[in-house]
Amino acid sequence: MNPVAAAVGEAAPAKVNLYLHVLGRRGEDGYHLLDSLVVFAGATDQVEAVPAAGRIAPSLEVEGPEAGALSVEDPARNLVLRAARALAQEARIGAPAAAVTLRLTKRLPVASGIGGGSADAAATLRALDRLWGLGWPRARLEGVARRLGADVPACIAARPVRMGGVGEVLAPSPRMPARLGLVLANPRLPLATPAVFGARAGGFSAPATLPEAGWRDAVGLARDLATLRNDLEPAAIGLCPPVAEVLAALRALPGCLLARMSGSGATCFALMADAAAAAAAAERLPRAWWRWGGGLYAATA
Ligand SMILES: C[C@](O)(CO)[C@H](O)COP(=O)(O)OP(=O)(O)OC[C@H]1O[C@@H](n2ccc(N)nc2=O)[C@H](O)[C@@H]1O
Ligand SMILES: Nc1ncnc2c1ncn2[C@@H]1O[C@H](COP(=O)(O)OP(=O)(O)OP(=O)(O)O)[C@@H](O)[C@H]1O
Repeated sequence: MNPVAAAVGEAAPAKVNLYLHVLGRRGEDGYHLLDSLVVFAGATDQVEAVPAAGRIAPSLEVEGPEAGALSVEDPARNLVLRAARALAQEARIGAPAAAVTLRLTKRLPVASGIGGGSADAAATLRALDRLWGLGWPRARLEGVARRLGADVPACIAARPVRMGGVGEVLAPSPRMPARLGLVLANPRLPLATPAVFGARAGGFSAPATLPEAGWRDAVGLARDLATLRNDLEPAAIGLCPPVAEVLAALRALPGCLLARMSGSGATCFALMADAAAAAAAAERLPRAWWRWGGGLYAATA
């Protein structure tokens, strides 16, 4: 595969955990063993990689409505730069090719349970794989992704996936309904993932049993999901009580089939019959919240 001379852009869609069961803990580091069905929403960040002559290392520019939340942090810790450095090292890319400007348009709320940082890291790996002409198979990119965070491997394909292990074991998802709407809502309060895992009380869950053939419509999917849980929801509500208000508001939306928290929160989602119903419903939520309505992300490759 030949390197691309011009800029390369990749969308970084929000991850939604339709259910999240905590099965146990891994001995070596205490990470939690999970079973989760993950889908990606049409709500996205965007990463653009542009060759930057005259420099020697990747650099980062952040813009967009949610950029402010990242401005307080050291840019070197940003998952976009960490992903670029990890791939350059693994692929033995040095100057001048490694000198790229990475432009991140941040639209997804930070530390909100929809894996924005993980999606940005995965989008960066995909963009640089193309820009540098690597043409790596997905499994090889997932190997680099694993070192960046538990959610990053699932974000490489950005397609519905069943997540196991501590996040790195990926199995095909049963078929999703052709029409499905998602409303996402966040009370604009960040929740740190380690704090939520730390506050979790109670025992462990069993893995879910899912229909192999998948679901024909959103109603059938919601019916099956209603028998499952997000095991982190009680701990997140304890740390951030407004999560319960967000869930109540989603459940009160006309057409809501199921409402639940995603990941470690505080973002919650509602399932709707289709994208148009979800987009209309999101408008009814409080303006002070971050809110979005639409369908699943459609990966192109
Ligand atoms: C809860 C989920 O959002 C479900 O999709 C993810 O598993 C979290 O993924 P993530 O944010 O990429 O997580 P990481 O950045 O790897 O880990 C943050 C922290 O969360 C805790 N953590 C994370 C994943 C996992 N399977 N078990 C854990 O206990 C650990 O304390 C870890 O230090
Ligand atoms: N590009 C980035 N976007 C968001 N957060 C980033 C980024 N780079 C580094 N971070 C750090 O990662 C932390 C988690 O961010 P993120 O938005 O991915 O959380 P999350 O949505 O709770 O993730 P998850 O659902 O995977 O637990 C932030 O608090 C921030 O310190």
